Amino acid sequence: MIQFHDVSHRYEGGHDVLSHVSFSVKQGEMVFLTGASGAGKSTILRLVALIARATRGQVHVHGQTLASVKPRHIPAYRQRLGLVFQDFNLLNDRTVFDNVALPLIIRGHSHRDVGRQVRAALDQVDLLNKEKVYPLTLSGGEQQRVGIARAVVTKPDLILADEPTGNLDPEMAHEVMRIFERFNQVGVSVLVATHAIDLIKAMPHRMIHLEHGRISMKVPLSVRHAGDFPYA
Ligand SMILES: Nc1ncnc2c1ncn2[C@@H]1O[C@H](COP(=O)(O)OP(=O)(O)OP(=O)(O)O)[C@@H](O)[C@H]1O
Repeated sequence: MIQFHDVSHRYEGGHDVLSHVSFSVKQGEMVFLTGASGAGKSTILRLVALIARATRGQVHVHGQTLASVKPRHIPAYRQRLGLVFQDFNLLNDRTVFDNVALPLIIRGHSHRDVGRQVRAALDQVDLLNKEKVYPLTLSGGEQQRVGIARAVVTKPDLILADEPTGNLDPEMAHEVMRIFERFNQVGVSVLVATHAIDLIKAMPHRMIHLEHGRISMKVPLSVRHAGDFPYA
């Protein structure tokens, strides 16, 4: 699903913020990207989403070499991705329904199709009863679930989430991670950048740990299951 081969990245005028990074995420896998602030987690997600392009090395997603995706084809490329952000990025003057509908409306779906798919997405995040309300009347966890519904309404096969629980209390954060797991259980690949070690340490998913733009450790599932967790 995702392959990084010896990838380095440098923002204009800066130093390397990723250095010789290689890893892969298999189709149907859920993987956590961990590391301190500034370690390069968001940069990896930006490279996958083609918000930025790797300075060196190769990134492949869905078997496609991203360096060869032309700018005019980026919107089509992103159709298979669902993006979830720390600060939800909701339009607060639009209802929950309208927020979730937006990606479908942009893609020109019919009115009937929009209604059906938005309700299906809201159902998947347990917010079917909130379609008429405005985001600011919801709890943080509910707002993030609206953000997830918006990300999955187009049925992506890969979800990229950047610190999705960063603004949530532990209970809501747990609920949000559970929702990602639910999508993963039906075959969606999920890559989550997170600081929330306490939250994820009991979860049975692979973890890739970054330090100063380099992978310092890939924690295999066997270790996670054994409870021998190096960052606890
Ligand atoms: N647009 C940009 N221009 C220049 N430097 C940037 C840009 N975006 C990020 N950086 C730098 O790249 C490095 C890695 O940032 P990145 O956001 O990928 O880290 P992160 O691990 O996601 O951090 P956080 O957990 O704080 O979000 C940091 O030193 C950051 O200052």
